[in-house]
Amino acid sequence: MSPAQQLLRSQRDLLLKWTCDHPAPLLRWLRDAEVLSSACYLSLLERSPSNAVAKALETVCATEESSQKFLQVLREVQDYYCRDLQVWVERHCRNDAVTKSAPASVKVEDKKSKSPIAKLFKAKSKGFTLTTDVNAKEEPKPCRSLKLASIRVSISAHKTTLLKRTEQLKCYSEGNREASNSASHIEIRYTDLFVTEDNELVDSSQHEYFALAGRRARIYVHQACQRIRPGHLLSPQEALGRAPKRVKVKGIAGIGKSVAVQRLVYEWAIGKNMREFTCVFDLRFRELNLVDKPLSLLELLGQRFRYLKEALPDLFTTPRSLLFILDGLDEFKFPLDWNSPDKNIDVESNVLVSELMVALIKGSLLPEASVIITTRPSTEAPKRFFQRCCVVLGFEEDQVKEYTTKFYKDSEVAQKVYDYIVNNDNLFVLSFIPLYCYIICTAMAEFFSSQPNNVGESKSLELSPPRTVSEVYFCYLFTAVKHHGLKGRTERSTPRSEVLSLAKQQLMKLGKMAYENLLQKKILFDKAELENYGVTPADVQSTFLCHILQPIKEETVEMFSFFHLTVQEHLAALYCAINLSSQDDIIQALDFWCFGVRPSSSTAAPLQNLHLSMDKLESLQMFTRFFMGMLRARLSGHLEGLVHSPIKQEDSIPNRLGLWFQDQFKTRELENQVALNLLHCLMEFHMKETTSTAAPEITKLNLFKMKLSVVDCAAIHYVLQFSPHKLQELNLGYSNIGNRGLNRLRPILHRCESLYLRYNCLDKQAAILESAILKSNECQVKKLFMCGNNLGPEGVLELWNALEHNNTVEELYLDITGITERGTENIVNCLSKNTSLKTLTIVGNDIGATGRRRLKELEKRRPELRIIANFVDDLGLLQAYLDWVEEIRTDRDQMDSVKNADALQSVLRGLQVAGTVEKGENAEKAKELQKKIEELLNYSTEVIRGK
Ligand SMILES: Nc1ncnc2c1ncn2[C@@H]1O[C@H](COP(=O)(O)OP(=O)(O)OP(=O)(O)O)[C@@H](O)[C@H]1O
Repeated sequence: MSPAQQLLRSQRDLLLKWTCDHPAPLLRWLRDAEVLSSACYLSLLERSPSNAVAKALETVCATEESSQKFLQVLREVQDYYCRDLQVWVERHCRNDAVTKSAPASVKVEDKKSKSPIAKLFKAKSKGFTLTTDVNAKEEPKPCRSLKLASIRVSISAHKTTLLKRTEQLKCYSEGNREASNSASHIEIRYTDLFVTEDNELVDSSQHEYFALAGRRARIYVHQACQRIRPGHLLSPQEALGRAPKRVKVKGIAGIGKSVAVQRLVYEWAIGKNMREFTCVFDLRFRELNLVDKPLSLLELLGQRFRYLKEALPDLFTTPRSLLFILDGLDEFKFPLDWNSPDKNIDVESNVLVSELMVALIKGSLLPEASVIITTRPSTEAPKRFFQRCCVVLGFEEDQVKEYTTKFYKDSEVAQKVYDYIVNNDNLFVLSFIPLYCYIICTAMAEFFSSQPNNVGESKSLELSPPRTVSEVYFCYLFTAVKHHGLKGRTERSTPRSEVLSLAKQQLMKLGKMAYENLLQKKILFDKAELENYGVTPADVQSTFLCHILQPIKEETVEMFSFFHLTVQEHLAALYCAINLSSQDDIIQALDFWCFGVRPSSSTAAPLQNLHLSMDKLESLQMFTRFFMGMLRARLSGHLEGLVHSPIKQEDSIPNRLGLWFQDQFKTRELENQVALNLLHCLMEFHMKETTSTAAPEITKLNLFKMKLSVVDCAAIHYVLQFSPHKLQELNLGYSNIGNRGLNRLRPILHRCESLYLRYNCLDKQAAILESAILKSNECQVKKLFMCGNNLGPEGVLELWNALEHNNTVEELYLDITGITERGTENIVNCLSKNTSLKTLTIVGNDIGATGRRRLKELEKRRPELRIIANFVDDLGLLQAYLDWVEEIRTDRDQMDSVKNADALQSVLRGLQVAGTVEKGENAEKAKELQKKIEELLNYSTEVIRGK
């Protein structure tokens, strides 16, 4: 046997003993050195530590080459392990580079790096010589200065601690069957997130979930390429040419901010990323809440990272090699004063922790150090202090697939669950939020199994796989209660009502707390508050509460929050669905939650002592959807075990609610967001009687600029399919619904008299779909607005074709739709046969001289058809475009949609083509328009560059 192999085999037990406590760095470096394959590495992470090392050793010992590499890797990672191992490495695998350039790397000054500390932590040389003298007795020479060696030891301890803290993703409720097999190691479960620059100027006050959906819809196309990997948060920026020192990462609850920074810390601690930093300090604002006395940064870090205490003063001699990661600014309880003048503080100044944080973030303290903070959109740190602002937008479709594959060990189950998610709009849209993805996968584990007795098992749950958002949550809750909460008290075959009745008391207490505090927008609770509601804090660890309540407890803070805001909203809804037991109560409650009308006569618990201001109504929208879903569950008997008695006149509830919804559409001037929410409520309720009473009242639906997701489109479709007559107007301008959204709406589009689909990221496929609608005998469309969508020549050819046979459309707007000369090929032929069309606008398209000739020909054949092909043709149109440019200037949302369609450039080109008209009012207006567009384009480039 060859020497390295021999050595490893003979020393196997010792190596095992030294590394099995924490094999992560060894295994990861072995994989990166290609000693272990990726698949083998991931499978080792799921084994017990000693088993993993034993298996790794067995694998590497197979050849001399891999044994050699193993020793090389051991040298690289020795600092993570005990002194004995380091001595062993020193004896058996000598580093060529080190032995030749004695005595040690630290003593050789690096020209670039002025800091010996920074240099100390640079990667070690790869070359090494194997010393086969197993019995060699000499101690390694003390080759480092004592001080630096002690820093090195401290940093190694720090890295090991960080690794242990960050290597698992938090799991709240892994089932004890399929899901419990799912791995939660960060390297296995971590899935790439969509992170991009945050160019948003204003923050939305919407429910964060809605704002996210809108945001995603808006930037989907044109920013897809501007992905930032979390590992590159600190990479140099193009515009600045250097690495940003202050970085903000923003995102809604559950979108993955903490996991992203957890991954960063993990990668640094394992020595694979951000190696330019000697030390990374990760602090959570929720821990900092504990610090109630003034203290210095040195003290703070010394308390938090005790093993670094001695090393801190030396580390601070090179601040630029330090990185602070500050997670969860939104959880910080102390007020932050961003505007007070900078105080002259240094790392030893005793100040309030809030002042310390502000100074660190602003850069008045340690300007050379790097700082990354994460926060929810609701808590803002002013952008001016950051050189890079990012927003986390969750997963994309591919990542959802990847996540399910990673979540379930069984690839068949993963595929089934993924297919189910993709085919269900509600789940599909939710799954972009990693936390939801986790909830969905946990809930779905109950329904999809590769076991042959799958059907029987689903039956035993007495639930069918969830379809609506409320159902997903209910499943999640039920899974938590049944499998994790009532340990040993239920069998798999225990009827659902029995399971629920066992958990009833707890659920109602929690529900009350969730609801009453939701009205106050309160999401954090201390021990006393929990006790007030009869919830025992100690139970949070041991019962199913651990899947619902999350102790926000680091070291000694004792605060709790619901696992996610939506879990609070869902439990609140469940509580209300159970405690409202008359039709009147339900109606009064809806009036209150949706429109702020105070209940007059109810004695129901959820309608007592209400404190809610009108500006909080919007934050109840998700909750009202959940309520309707839970009410449905109650009426269908799914909440048996939780309810005492049926609602009075239960049978007529769907009708009564139908009348209530009808009334809202009929008598109120509904804001777009409120109207959309009512549609969602109807969908969650999913009762035919109700929707078919309400839907006929909807004659116009204006969701202009709402940024609709596919699930919003599904809700619009769900409701409008119950309306028997035509819809006067469906305005989805600037809603970015995309082809997928349009497809969901397809069955109702032919009934829309005025159909506004401007700026919706539509393309040729949408034109084909729309053509089919225009061709259908049932078509009632009179006005069709498709401006700003990239239909392209092929798409438009389809539309001309359809118009040949259509006799309903009177106005067609195709400005800026990417029509070229080719797109006019059949226009004369098709439109001269059409009899209904009166107005056609196609400005902002590059149709060439031939295209223009064809239009002239068409005008001759159809004199009654007004064609507007040039801006200068029509003063009204020019003015409309001037107003449009003005509006874009003030509305960032529109700017994004316009960028998607490259609209401003198209208009500019159109104006240049039309530039032949030199004089007159039209020419003047055209020039003004051109100038304003150029200004706008320049301005937007500057904003992106962050000027
Ligand atoms: N990149 C990811 N890969 C796999 N799972 C993830 C990822 N990001 C998040 N998750 C899952 O979603 C959960 C919530 O994520 P995380 O705690 O990072 O959200 P957050 O944005 O920090 O939310 P909050 O503002 O509420 O703290 C995690 O516990 C994890 O299960």
